[in-house]
Amino acid sequence: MLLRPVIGKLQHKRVVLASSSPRRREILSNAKDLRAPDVVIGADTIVAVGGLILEKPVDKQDAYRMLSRLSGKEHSVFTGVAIVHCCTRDGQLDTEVSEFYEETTVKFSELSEELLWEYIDSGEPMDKAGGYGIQALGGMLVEYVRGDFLNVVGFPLNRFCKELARLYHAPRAPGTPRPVQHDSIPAVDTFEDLSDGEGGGSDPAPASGGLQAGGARPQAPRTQEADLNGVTDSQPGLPAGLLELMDGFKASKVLLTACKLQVFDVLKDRGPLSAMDVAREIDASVGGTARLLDVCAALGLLDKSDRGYSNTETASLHLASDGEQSLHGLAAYHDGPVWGAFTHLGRAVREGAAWTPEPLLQGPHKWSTEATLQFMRASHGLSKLTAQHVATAFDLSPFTSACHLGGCTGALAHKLVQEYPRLQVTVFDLPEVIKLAGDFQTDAQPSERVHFVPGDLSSDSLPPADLYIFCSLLHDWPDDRLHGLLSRISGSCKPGAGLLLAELAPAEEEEEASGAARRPPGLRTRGVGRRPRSPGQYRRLLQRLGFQDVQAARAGGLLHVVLGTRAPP
Ligand SMILES: O=c1[nH]cc([C@@H]2O[C@H](COP(=O)(O)OP(=O)(O)OP(=O)(O)O)[C@@H](O)[C@H]2O)c(=O)[nH]1
Repeated sequence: MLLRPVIGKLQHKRVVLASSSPRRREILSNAKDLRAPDVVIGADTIVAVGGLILEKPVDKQDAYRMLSRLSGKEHSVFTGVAIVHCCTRDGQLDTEVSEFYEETTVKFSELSEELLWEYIDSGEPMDKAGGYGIQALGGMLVEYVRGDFLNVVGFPLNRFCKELARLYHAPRAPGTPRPVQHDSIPAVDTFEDLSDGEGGGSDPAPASGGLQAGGARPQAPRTQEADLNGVTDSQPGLPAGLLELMDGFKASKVLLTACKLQVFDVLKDRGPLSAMDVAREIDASVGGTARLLDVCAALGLLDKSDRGYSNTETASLHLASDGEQSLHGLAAYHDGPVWGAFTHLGRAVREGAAWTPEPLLQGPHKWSTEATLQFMRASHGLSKLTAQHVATAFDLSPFTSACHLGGCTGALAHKLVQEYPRLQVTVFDLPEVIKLAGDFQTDAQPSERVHFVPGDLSSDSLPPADLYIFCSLLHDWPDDRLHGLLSRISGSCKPGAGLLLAELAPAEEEEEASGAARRPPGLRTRGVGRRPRSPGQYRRLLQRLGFQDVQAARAGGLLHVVLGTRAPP
């Protein structure tokens, strides 16, 4: 009963026993049904006596030589086991290997020549390590056994189950030795969750996510855990979630650095390339490049094969610097000002300064042109990615004029006029932003219905419009500041005018939508500012400020959109 939860972890997996040993098949098939491979198990048994290693005898003379060496003495039997977890990522087979060995001591009686030859003539020694089978006639030669009997027979089942328990149950802390070693993959958590979704404990810490949503999932500390022998460990679980949070910046820095070095540009449309080719293109050392590429592959950003490295689809789409959906500008912004701000976070906390280096939070006129451009590139990439979702979350065709407050480069404004032929959109932003917005316009955009107006949201009067829009701006504003701004907007809205908020959805909403497991509260990795507000919170706020018919919709998984109509006073 106690074994079932552990061995049951293999139950729905295709397991290959990489061994011709009928004994191993028997030992394991008592525990599970072996079919074809999510997991490959290999084992090898040897006997060691007086510095000699004995494998299987090649003939009767060899068996005699072995058995006479063992006669009257103690020897060790070692079985080494490798558990190989296989998974397919982007069409490539990826493996993780866990290895261990078990030693058992066996003492033989003094064996007479006659007994020896009789035993050899039985034929039993020939396919057995050390020339004897302890589970059959060979058992008669043995005075005592110290350790696991099944280890001598060829498979240390007890230790194997403990290993499975460790792999599938124990919460693993990053930075501590991982139970599973990567085959030629650096020590970055990459493997997809091995959980089969059954109850019975958590699996090894999941991947830090590759690009697939989810990322590192901190786990709640467990308080009790029954081991294979039913012994309850009353020690508190390790704070794996905390340790993952401490470690998480390394993965971010790898992604940002690979972007900065244009790795994804080099590999776009040209992969697979060797590390040497990439190193030449980015003007970097071969060793350093190989290491970076390996970690990118481990993070799921690149694919690695015998022919070299190539971009995943996501990397080509979002991490190369060109392309409609590129987030290269956002990566550069995080690698530059945001990284810098967080490096000096302690000082910002002591001095009460803003954590994020956004122009609006810092106040106008404080940024250099290059810094403002860097911010705008980041905002532009994200806006282009979400614009279609935001523009179509609701039917906005009844409105004829809109004002995107903090509209930056006008990416959403252009999408809106493309979607709604009657709509005129004003982009309202700080003068230094508006001055540079022209750099982001392309000929392909129908810009005659998009107008740029400079101003400060917090002090200047707002351009007239029958729909006001905020997008990815307010989620980490403090309540008092948000209420102040929205009540000012409410005051300047005519009855029937709309207010549309497209803001970051709380992480758990996204998890619920994707069916992912819930994180313990207080350990959320999305955003480090204020926790994003739920649509319900925005709805109540808008209703309090005089908006009616408030509706909410999701936009592309990342944002939720709330639309309200100003009620008559
Ligand atoms: O008391 C016993 N000692 C050993 C055995 C059997 O001996 C062999 C050990 O050989 P090996 O580890 O090389 O395994 P193979 O049978 O060759 O299979 P592979 O395909 O894995 O190489 C093993 O079969 C033990 O079960 C025994 O039965 N009793």
